[in-house]
Amino acid sequence: MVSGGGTGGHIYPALALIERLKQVEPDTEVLYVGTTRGLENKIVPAAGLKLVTLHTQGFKRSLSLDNFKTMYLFLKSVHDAKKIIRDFKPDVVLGTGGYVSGAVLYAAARMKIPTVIHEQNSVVGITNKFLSHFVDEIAIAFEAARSQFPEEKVTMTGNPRAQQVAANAQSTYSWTKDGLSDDKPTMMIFGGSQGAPKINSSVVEAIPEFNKRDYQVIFATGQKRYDSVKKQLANVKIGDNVKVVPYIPDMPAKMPKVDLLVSRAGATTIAEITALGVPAILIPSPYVTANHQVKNAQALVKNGAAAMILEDQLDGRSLLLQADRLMKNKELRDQMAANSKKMGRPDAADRLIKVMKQAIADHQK
Ligand SMILES: CC(=O)N[C@H]1[C@@H](OP(=O)(O)OP(=O)(O)OC[C@H]2O[C@@H](n3ccc(=O)[nH]c3=O)[C@H](O)[C@@H]2O)O[C@H](CO)[C@@H](O)[C@@H]1O
Repeated sequence: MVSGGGTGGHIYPALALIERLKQVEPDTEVLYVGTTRGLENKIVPAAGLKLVTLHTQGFKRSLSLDNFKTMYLFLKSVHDAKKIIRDFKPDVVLGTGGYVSGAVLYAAARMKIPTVIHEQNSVVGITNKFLSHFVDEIAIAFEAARSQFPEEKVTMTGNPRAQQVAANAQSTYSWTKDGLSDDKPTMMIFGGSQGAPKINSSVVEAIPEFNKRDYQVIFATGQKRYDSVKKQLANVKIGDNVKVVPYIPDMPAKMPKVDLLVSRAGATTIAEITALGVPAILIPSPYVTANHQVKNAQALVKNGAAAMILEDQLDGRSLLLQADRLMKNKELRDQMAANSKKMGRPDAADRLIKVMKQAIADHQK
């Protein structure tokens, strides 16, 4: 049983793990437990997997009446999760973050079922911090996360999504499917799995200049933000070398064909670009716990694998300046790509499977 939800950063690692597990152990049966509202409602069924949902919500950091509702929903979810577990009878339960995995993994641990959590970030999320006291094994993707957990449970695996995209590195995807060309260098832009308003407005500002470049741009606004971007673009001409879409669902096919990525510095995106060696301009989200995306981005900048623009310095002009600097210099991009690849962990899914087997073995002792 696998549970992780809310945002793509928690869901794609889970799906990548499942895909690999089914390759090495084809008889494996998988049930995915998500929330009623998260992105998993779209992504998980699209991957051909069975999804059951629980109704959960996050705790507010300040004291609020809403927290009583959250507590009630959590206890109800634990109760419902126990029933799902009794019916499905998993050999092991994996949690990849998000509130829903809190309820599912807590329920599984209380029922003495082998449990593993995967933490994608350098700064540990609130759900995984809570769960770390109950689960058997903890897999991490950044060394910095180790000391934030009970150390005897921790194994470095990397992020399984890295293995999935690395396995697809020889992708034969053609940009003509998007109305673009296979002969031009390609810059891809997205603001995390849900889009980011400041990145979107900066791209809108830069589009009249992008139209004139000899490189091409594929830009995902985020599903929810597409209509607002379309409005902002009402009086802007969009050139043949620019494609604006709400979301890119087939990232493992497209990412190997990208010459420069402009994105947030979410943990899963970073795992992907370092697995493939994709040069990047990272614009960390300032709205995340302990400013962890800046730390994620700095690790790449320090190794010469990426450039960084801080959100308060981002506008159409600064974006264009950095984009031009890198898109016009293939040698520099190649160097960044090589530096990036050195940081990748292309066997992360196999390592995580090993940890899950370890959790099962621990229980058989
Ligand atoms: C606002 C927030 O809390 N963000 C967190 C969230 O990020 P969030 O989920 O936004 O970002 P991540 O970089 O971790 O993951 C994004 C994923 O979505 C994919 N993608 C994106 C756009 C698109 O059009 N198509 C597509 O497939 C990317 O390839 C990647 O696999 O979880 C991450 C991992 O815990 C954290 O580091 C982030 O801080």
